[in-house]
Amino acid sequence: MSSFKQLGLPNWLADSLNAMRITTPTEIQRHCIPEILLNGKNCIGGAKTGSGKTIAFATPMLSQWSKDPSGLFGLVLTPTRELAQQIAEQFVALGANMNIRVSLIVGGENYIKQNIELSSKPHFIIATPGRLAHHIINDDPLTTNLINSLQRLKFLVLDEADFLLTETFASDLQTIIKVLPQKNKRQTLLFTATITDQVKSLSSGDTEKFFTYEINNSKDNDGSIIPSTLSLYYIMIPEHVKEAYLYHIITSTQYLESTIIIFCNRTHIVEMLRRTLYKLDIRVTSLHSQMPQQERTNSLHRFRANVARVLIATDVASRGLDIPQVGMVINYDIPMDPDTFIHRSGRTARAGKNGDSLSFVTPKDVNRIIAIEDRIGMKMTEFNQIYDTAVIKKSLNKVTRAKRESIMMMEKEGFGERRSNQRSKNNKSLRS
Ligand SMILES: Nc1ncnc2c1ncn2[C@@H]1O[C@H](COP(=O)(O)OP(=O)(O)OP(=O)(O)O)[C@@H](O)[C@H]1O
Repeated sequence: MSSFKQLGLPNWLADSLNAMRITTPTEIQRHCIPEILLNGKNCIGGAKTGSGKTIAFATPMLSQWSKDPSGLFGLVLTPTRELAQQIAEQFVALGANMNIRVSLIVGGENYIKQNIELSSKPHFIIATPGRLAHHIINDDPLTTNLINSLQRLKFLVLDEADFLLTETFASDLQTIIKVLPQKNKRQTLLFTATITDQVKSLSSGDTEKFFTYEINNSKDNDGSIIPSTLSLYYIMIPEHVKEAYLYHIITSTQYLESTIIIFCNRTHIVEMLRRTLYKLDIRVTSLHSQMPQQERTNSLHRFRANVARVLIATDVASRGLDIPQVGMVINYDIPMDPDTFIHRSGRTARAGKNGDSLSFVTPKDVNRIIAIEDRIGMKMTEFNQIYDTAVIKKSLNKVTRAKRESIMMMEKEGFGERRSNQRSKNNKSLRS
């Protein structure tokens, strides 16, 4: 077992990690840190959810930066605002002793304030692509300074690289990359739990300058893409009793004390479930792209602080979020893309902790489950809790009433109308 110092990190950084009780490098950290730091390589790092990829890319960068801490040194791009915020907080915590300046540039926040912050010469920018591209293309006196700084940076990180390289972010990414130093004048670090061919293709023709580490393929691993502490369950139920089962499971003795994330495929369902569970006295909150940013931030804060025990979310919460107390993930809807299932389920069972993922499977979802099981190379276990059907029936009435009232309120408030008006805005906000 090596220590962070043995990997080449300076004392101040090892001390910062120590203060966070991070003393022994994880496998991805052990392999990637020296290659990035000592051999100056670009890196493609693939490792399971919750395995410490953030520190694997942050620490070699911080280490190099501390040798000459002036000017903009690194840019980290990531798909969602909340994940950018989390990464920025980690940089601030790690670099606190070195007076690090970190700018968070994400959509939904005050643009002018960001401009002022960017002009105060940050050492690192943590951004979502849409908003950073907006700053770059905006015809603003401060834009020239920003572009000048970006032209000199030393590191570019794409966290959740597979998703960032999809069509959704293509034009924003192009705007940003155009102003960065050329490939051979910067180090590029790409990390994700789900490496795709597109990610791998970035190293083709340049393999000598790239270090690629994919834990799923490594010999010191169990060969699975799923953390060994994560238990995957499914339950077959008809569509019309999903809410009753949900209520029953999250209030069962087994999960009554658990912190739970429930994933849905659409904002409308998230909103309906939030209202329904709230009426049933569950400490619940939600996260989706139709909420104003301040509400998104507050909601996540309440969940992190355990003021809310249940978070209902769309896939804005599926990647990267690190909330150690989450003990269970429920796929209320089954995602279309198997990789999304991997990221969603990975919100629990992080850093060696145990966690459960439970998928609600209706007859129409069977093909999606088959695709997921093919991707992860394993079968899910049937959730074998014995439920008293009389009790479920009893809660069915109560839950159905709460659901009906919630839907009526949503219609009265025009939630559906707002939804269709905002659909185009929404697509845009996913990118910002
Ligand atoms: N060496 C370590 N020892 C103990 N805990 C660690 C270590 N490295 C990271 N951690 C902790 O593990 C948790 C998960 O780390 P991180 O968020 O970086 O995971 P990840 O691999 O990026 O996951 P995801 O794929 O979901 O984004 C964090 O709480 C982090 O502080």
